[in-house]
Amino acid sequence: QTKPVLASFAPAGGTKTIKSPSINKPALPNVVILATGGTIAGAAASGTQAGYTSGQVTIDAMVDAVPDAKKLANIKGEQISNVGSQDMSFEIMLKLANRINELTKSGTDGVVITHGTDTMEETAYFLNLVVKTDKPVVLVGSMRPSTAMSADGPLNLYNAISVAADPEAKNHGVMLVMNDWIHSAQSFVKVSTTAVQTFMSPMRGIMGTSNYGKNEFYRVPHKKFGNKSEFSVDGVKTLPRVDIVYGYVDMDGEMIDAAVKNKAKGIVIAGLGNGNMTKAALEAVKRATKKGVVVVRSTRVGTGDVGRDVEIKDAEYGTIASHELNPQKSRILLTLALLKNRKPEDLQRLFEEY
Ligand SMILES: NC(=O)C[C@H](N)C(=O)O
Repeated sequence: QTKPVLASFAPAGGTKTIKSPSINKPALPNVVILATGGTIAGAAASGTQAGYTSGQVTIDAMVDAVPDAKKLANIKGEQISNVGSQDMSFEIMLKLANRINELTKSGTDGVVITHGTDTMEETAYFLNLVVKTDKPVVLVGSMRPSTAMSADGPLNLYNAISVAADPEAKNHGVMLVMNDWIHSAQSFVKVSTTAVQTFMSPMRGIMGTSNYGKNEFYRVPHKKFGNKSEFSVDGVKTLPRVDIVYGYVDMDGEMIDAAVKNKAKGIVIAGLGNGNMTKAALEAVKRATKKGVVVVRSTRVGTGDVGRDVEIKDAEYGTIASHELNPQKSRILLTLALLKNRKPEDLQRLFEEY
């Protein structure tokens, strides 16, 4: 295992929870940090090393690196997992959702989740659909490990705590705070493999800014979330299988047939342009929907709305149009939607409302 030499966050200790010295100050809001891992908790052997190991730094050490955060809130930390977010799973997401629902029903005023950036979109959107609170729930990560030159984690964490502690942040659904920007879980996407400015909300714009803990909000999320969401993971232990199949020139239907054979209950196509695909792929889609597998047409294009019946007649193929949701967020919505038996009209409605 690598040993950090240049620690923005102190290296990993063994403790699982932290105590804030200001825990008894009644004037400060109570914020709980749920740590899951990611680069924000990563460490490398040197400050200029691109390769590093995620999940080396505990939540205690991360909070110790931003002592000023204790002036913003009474902070408690819990280690939910310590994985690179490429290994994020529905099991961990369910654990997070249940814990947030518990915490926000009691004395917690806001929740911060430290998370890797690779699958931040999926966890944020999942939580946005299933947490039942109007209190701020804020995801945060970093692009540089704690040992890097100009590590971005500590300030991101400070800003995230400030948003979670901010009464103005209520009723904004699940948020992402990174690089001074406050995004809605509905609209942000990861756009760069390595740049610090990796998250954008290209269709709707950001919801606000957080500048050294001073927050400004410009807008609220445009679709349903939280208390208004019809989704719930109460008592849910497993989720149905939904696969994503990528579209390309000369695509045949074999990957779609394979997904059906592997018992996928749903398939999201990362289609061409406005959710298009080859004739061969469309025939495979028809075979899938005839067997009761739900097929959603999304797009491999970075922005835009996949509309119903634009070039493909959805009723003919039994498909659902994803509208603004990219393939990975479409997969999250479809996975939750398939917890219930639903008619195509109802599934299409969900892609309009969420
Ligand atoms: N910047 C990051 O957090 C990337 C890392 N692979 C993760 O998602 O955990």
